[in-house]
Amino acid sequence: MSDSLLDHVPVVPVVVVDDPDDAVPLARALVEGGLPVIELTLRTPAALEAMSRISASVPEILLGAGTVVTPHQAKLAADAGAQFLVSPGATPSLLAGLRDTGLPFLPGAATVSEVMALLELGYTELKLFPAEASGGLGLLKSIHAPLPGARFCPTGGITAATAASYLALPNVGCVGGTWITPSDVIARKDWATVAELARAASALAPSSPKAAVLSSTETHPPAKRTAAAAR
Ligand SMILES: O=C(O)C(=O)C[C@H](O)[C@H](O)COP(=O)(O)O
Repeated sequence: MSDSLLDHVPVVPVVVVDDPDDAVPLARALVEGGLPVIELTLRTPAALEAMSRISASVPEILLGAGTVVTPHQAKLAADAGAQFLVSPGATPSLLAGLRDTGLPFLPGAATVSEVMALLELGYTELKLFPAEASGGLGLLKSIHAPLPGARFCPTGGITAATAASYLALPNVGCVGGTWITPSDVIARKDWATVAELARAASALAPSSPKAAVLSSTETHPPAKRTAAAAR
């Protein structure tokens, strides 16, 4: 398994769970569909319980927590079994809280200056959020020339129809999105459809080999552990 959070799967399913009972069958459906990674958002009261259940029952999935916006949430997610953390943005105190967990994480950025600030701190693998709203493909193409050391998981507004265009960019490792686990599909507990959507997403081409070269030359911040090592 790759040591980069961006290189496990082409599409990271971003999941909102309202009922903790849905967590395990949903995670199993993603694994069955060939996407053994989940970014479970901390947007619902059920999220931490869902995370604990997945951690206990679906060890074959790489379990991430999304929407981590406070240091306290970072700790709660780590305690619930998260193996990586994702934040929509990055503040100094949040970055400290993320680092304190010892887990790998993707800090969010949406502008050139935000990306530069994170690069200065040694973070080279970032979430671009909100991807479509902040400039999407055009922004990523423009950023690549001046900031070739930054690699992204663009998330926010990406669909099954647009994911491949993102994945073709040299500074994109994977994309994130909710389209693999639509709320209506979860509500009717239609795990076969989740597996089918995951299968289609897992078949998307990974990012170009050039991206792997970029990542091999990046500087790793001391606290940045690999996803593989965290398992
Ligand atoms: O809050 C966060 O930390 C997030 O992760 C936000 C999600 O990335 C987007 O909400 C993705 O949602 P879609 O645009 O439906 O794919």
